[in-house]
Amino acid sequence: MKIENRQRKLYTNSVTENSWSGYQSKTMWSHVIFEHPSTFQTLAIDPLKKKEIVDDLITFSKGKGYYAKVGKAWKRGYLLYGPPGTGKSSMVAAMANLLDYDVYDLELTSVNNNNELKKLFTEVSNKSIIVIEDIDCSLDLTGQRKEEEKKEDAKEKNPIAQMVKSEENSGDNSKVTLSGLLNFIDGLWSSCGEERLIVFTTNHVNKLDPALIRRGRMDKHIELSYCCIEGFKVLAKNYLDLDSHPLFETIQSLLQTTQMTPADVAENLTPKVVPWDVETCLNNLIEALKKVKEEARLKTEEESKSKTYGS
Ligand SMILES: Nc1ncnc2c1ncn2[C@@H]1O[C@H](COP(=O)(O)OP(=O)(O)OP(=O)(O)O)[C@@H](O)[C@H]1O
Repeated sequence: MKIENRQRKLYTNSVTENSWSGYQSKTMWSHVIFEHPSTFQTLAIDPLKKKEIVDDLITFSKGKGYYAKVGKAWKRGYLLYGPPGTGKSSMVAAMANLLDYDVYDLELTSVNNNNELKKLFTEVSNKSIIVIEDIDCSLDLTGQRKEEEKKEDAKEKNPIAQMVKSEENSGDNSKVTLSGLLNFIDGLWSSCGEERLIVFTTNHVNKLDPALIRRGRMDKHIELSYCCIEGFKVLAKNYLDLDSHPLFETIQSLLQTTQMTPADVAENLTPKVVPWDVETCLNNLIEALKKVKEEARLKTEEESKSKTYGS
């Protein structure tokens, strides 16, 4: 795919204080030049999954006519989930590099209320990716929904008391709410601008409110997981410029029985002394994998012991 050589930008939402005028003026987004080196080539994930994602992104970016024909806003939501260090942030950078889009890193905890969120969304340019990282930590989204459900229940049981309570709380518009976020994704965001991706990342997909990640909002759910042999081969090429080695077989059998993230595999492969040689780096990884495997075995043993004594 042809990429124009323009300078892309990484935007973050921050509040700047204009102390000169004595007033606080708020700049919604500030930016730096986006220069993350991650690409789909350097991403250590299953090659079939990689191809599927790249095809999906390219189809999206060429889909102007298609989206117009089916009457859908030209936008797409991605949910990236998996343990820390499996490449969620790296994948967002790879997406931006593939499509030549700007990145808007939306820090929800810095957004004071739904109005501010609305302004932020309307200031986003076309050909961009809005990212909300660690969405489960950004806001107590599920908690808010449960809270609302509890209120509904209470309202049914004691409508008068609840009316008084909601009057008391009516001035509280100081938070971004789940419904606020959903409204912007479905409503306002859809109706203005085009060619935009929204990406949520999370380490805890089960904690998310199903309403937030249903298809149509988050169209494509992508699980990033522990390092597989194919992922390891990508890292060996990136870090050691190595296509094959007799030690790959040992590493393959250890990876099949051990959970190690690509971040940890990469760290263990990284040369630690100069001059370095590939054997030492691969052996460092093998030792680390054996250690993790042994720790996991001991943990399982402990757990089964405590179950036996507990019962
Ligand atoms: N799948 C991967 N392919 C290539 N490198 C990876 C991969 N996963 C992790 N890494 C390496 O580990 C570092 C951390 O990865 P990254 O921040 O993308 O993980 P993450 O899943 O977003 O983690 P967190 O949930 O903690 O934010 C990256 O800078 C990269 O060097």
